[in-house]
Amino acid sequence: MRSPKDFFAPLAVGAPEPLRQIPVPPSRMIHFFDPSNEKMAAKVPDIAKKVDVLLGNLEDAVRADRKEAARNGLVSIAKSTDFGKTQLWTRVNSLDSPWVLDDLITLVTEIGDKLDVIMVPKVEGAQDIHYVDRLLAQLEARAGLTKPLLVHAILETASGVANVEEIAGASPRMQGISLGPADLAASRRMKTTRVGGGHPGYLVRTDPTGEDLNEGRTTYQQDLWHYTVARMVDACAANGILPYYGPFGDIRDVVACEDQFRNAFLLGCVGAWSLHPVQIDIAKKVFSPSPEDVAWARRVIAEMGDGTGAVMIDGKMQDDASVKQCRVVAELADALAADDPELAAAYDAATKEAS
Ligand SMILES: CC(=O)SCCNC(=O)CCNC(=O)[C@H](O)C(C)(C)COP(=O)(O)OP(=O)(O)OC[C@H]1O[C@@H](n2cnc3c(N)ncnc32)[C@H](O)[C@@H]1OP(=O)(O)O
Ligand SMILES: O=CC(=O)O
Ligand SMILES: [Mg+2]
Repeated sequence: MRSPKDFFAPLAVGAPEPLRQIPVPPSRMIHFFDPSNEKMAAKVPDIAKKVDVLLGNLEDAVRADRKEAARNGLVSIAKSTDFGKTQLWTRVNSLDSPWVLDDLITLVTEIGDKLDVIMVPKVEGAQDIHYVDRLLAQLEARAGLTKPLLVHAILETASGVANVEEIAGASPRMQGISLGPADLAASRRMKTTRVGGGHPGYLVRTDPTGEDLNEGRTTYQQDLWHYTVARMVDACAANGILPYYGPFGDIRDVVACEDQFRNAFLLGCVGAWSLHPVQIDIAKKVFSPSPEDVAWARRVIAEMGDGTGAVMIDGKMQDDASVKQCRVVAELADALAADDPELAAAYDAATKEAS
């Protein structure tokens, strides 16, 4: 753990100054693609126009014999594509793998000026972030970068969850954390065989109504990820960084995907991963506040004046705590609407109708 006095000092001579505030451009969907897959790579320039974050994935889902092709493919895509306002991220291989050192050296040296965030998988504790932090500083200094690369950790090991607060605060580079439900399930020895989402066997049942224990007892499926998402959100909020839901592997089940994303949104996450083009619009819809919620939030803010005291609106009491929640929604809406005229019009129309 660095002393508080040294926390914002560069970790290598010539490395850029760490940021004091994490930038928060929209990141409703982190769209994964495999840079070694020619079909996917060909779609990147078009997809870049539709997503907030494009992520060149080098880790799981890329075959071992395609790791170098994926790394080189990402370098060439980054050099030849104008991403506009879309952020470019990468997910490097895990820190114990034979590929990660070359991933970091190659990417920072070749395209460090194009990359915004490096996602680090299977983070176990602050020590993993400290290792990446120093190495990035050395590579940034050597490459002459002027903007520091940010780091995003995947929460997908039991140790990672146990240490999530120290991970979130391990470095000024920490941009955010994503839940990785697939590896986390394996690490915890959970008995699921899926990539995220619920499980029909994880449920509660109402009490028996008579002698027959099977008669008239409704069951409710429970959320396997509630505890971890909530811990992650608290760790991120307490450290000024951003929480995300990760992958939803049942690509066909767009309905449950939307539910899972919305649970995360309501609990405080700012985005989720899209693994397939069909998940991009789901994330965009879910992680943009609804026009009705924005209209309500704006109304509460307007009626609360200086924000003190209490007022009744439509039979509901509002005070400092509810106006603060409304500001979260309204500020997010304004930030998203600034770059999206369609969303801006929908928010303004709903606001007009509600007032
Ligand atoms: C647990 C974890 O670590 S999750 C993160 C790691 N996993 C990933 O990154 C997975 C990324 N996604 C994928 O690999 C693919 O979407 C798969 C394997 C899930 C499905 O791929 P396909 O079977 O090809 O899906 P499908 O046939 O519906 O694809 C339709 C088109 O979209 C393209 N496509 C699919 N996924 C993507 C993507 N993520 N980005 C861009 N294009 C894509 C396909 O290449 C295909 O192109 P074509 O019409 O020119 O043939
Ligand atoms: O990497 C993601 C996961 O769920 O595992
Ligand atoms: Mg994983």
